[in-house]
Amino acid sequence: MTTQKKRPLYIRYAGPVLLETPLLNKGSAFTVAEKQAFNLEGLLPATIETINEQAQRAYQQFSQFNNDLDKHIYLRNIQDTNETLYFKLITSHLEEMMPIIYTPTVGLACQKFSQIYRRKRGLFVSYPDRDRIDDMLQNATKQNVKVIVVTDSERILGLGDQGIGGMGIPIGKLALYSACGGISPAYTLPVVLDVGTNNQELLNDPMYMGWREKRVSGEEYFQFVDEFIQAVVRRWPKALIQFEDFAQANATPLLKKYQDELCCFNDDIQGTAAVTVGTLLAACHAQGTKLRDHRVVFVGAGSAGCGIAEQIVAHMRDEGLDEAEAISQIYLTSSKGLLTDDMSVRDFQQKFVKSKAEVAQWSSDGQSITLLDLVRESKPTILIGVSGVAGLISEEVVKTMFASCPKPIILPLSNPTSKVEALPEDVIRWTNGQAIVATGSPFDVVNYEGKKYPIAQCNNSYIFPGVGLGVIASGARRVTEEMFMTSSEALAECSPLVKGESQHLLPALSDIREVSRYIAIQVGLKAMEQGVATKVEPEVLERAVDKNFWLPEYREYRRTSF
Ligand SMILES: O=C([O-])CC(=O)C(=O)O
Ligand SMILES: [Mg+2]
Repeated sequence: MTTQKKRPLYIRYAGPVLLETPLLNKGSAFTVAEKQAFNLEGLLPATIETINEQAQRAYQQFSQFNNDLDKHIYLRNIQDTNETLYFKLITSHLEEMMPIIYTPTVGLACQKFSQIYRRKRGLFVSYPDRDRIDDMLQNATKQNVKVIVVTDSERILGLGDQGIGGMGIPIGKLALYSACGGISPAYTLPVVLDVGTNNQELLNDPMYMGWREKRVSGEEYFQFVDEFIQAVVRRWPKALIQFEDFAQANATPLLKKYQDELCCFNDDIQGTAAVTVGTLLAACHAQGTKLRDHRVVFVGAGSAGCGIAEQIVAHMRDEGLDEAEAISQIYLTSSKGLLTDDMSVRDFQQKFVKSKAEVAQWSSDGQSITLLDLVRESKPTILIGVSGVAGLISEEVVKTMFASCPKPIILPLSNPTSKVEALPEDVIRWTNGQAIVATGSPFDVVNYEGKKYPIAQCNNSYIFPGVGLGVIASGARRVTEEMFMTSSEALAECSPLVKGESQHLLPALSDIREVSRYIAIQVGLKAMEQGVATKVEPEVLERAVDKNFWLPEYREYRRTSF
């Protein structure tokens, strides 16, 4: 990423208020002239430091903590005091710090949110205050919000209902927007919709800081979400809204309701689908196969699983299959086994249901068709875990799959680490090192019989920062399914394995900014092609992407009194 020459910023804050404003604070990096101009003399030690020197001290302090939650709290504190330094630090140590600020540690931070709470960040929009949402958005202090990540916290990773603790997720996601996708933190806003919680432990916890009631549901819930959305549209009509970690029953209806009306997407449905398909495309390329050659079994049939299944169908169709053929190669299982037409299923599952009459003989107990029955009979080549249940992809399931598929692709995607359907080292061992494995949470390289197997992190963090940057740079008014399909293909093109550079299925985190930039350009071009962004020459779009790409460097400040 090239550094751009930045104009000075005109600042009206001074003295302690300036030091208390995280977006503007430079701490010990204020120059002599700035200290004089902004009434900072005497408020800081004499030595004037560079951002690199500050980051070095912060890294030393970070390294002294010996558990991940304390490291998380420490980094969040830097974020809340000096955002430029925070992003300098995490972008310099992304491999080490991403699991601390994001999955998996962020899951624990959500669970303990009220215990570890320090300072305000983002907006808490509570149900009892629903007649004052416009006022709340005015209080957000940011004038020009371009990306909002909003959750109602009902399904935080695989950890369930976390009440307002879910705020950790929008904060973490938006940190990646800035660190990986170059969206300035001045333009991002994390939001939690506090509609109560059904988590009894939180309701009983005297420390819990949210609205202490059971969740609002049904018509009142949808009405409340709509009041929030309409207030956002009034305040920032062009903002991109990312829905995050809503429960299955609400995620799809909300997406369907708003996706053609607003610039929005659901990360768990569309972002997860895009990164999974991108990973599968890279794996297919490495095997010399096409997606259409595969049979896919899903462990978990929720909105994430169905979102991935839809995207796989779309790609298989692109590769020449018709819709019915593509669907016939995809099998969804829930806790009740294979979804068949004698079961009552949700709308979004309907098209993947199999005829019970045709598969009845697959059942070993004459009743349901278990995952093991299904794997034995349908002989999948791809197995995807999106169940939120640890251990569901058992040794027997993997060995049965391996018996008829010499090069299985196995993706246990549930987050955080504690919810993974199978441990990568087990999958590698059960398949004698033949499986291609990728997980949603980060895992170390597996050593098996003297060989190293890097485990790709198939996480939507490879997708949403680039998609967001592409939307902002192109001025897209909608986020279409085709833009997500493009992001998958762009990600697969960046695979070091596809490029013949290494055995890594997905790019290294150290390259993620370049990857996001590439995805942003492709997504922006697609938006123009689809008529949801104003057409410009590709070079103009590329320049817009680079111009929008914020880098954590201090800018020169000049004083203004208004
Ligand atoms: O946050 C993550 O790591 C991925 C994700 O969206 C989820 O699991 O809900
Ligand atoms: Mg999520």
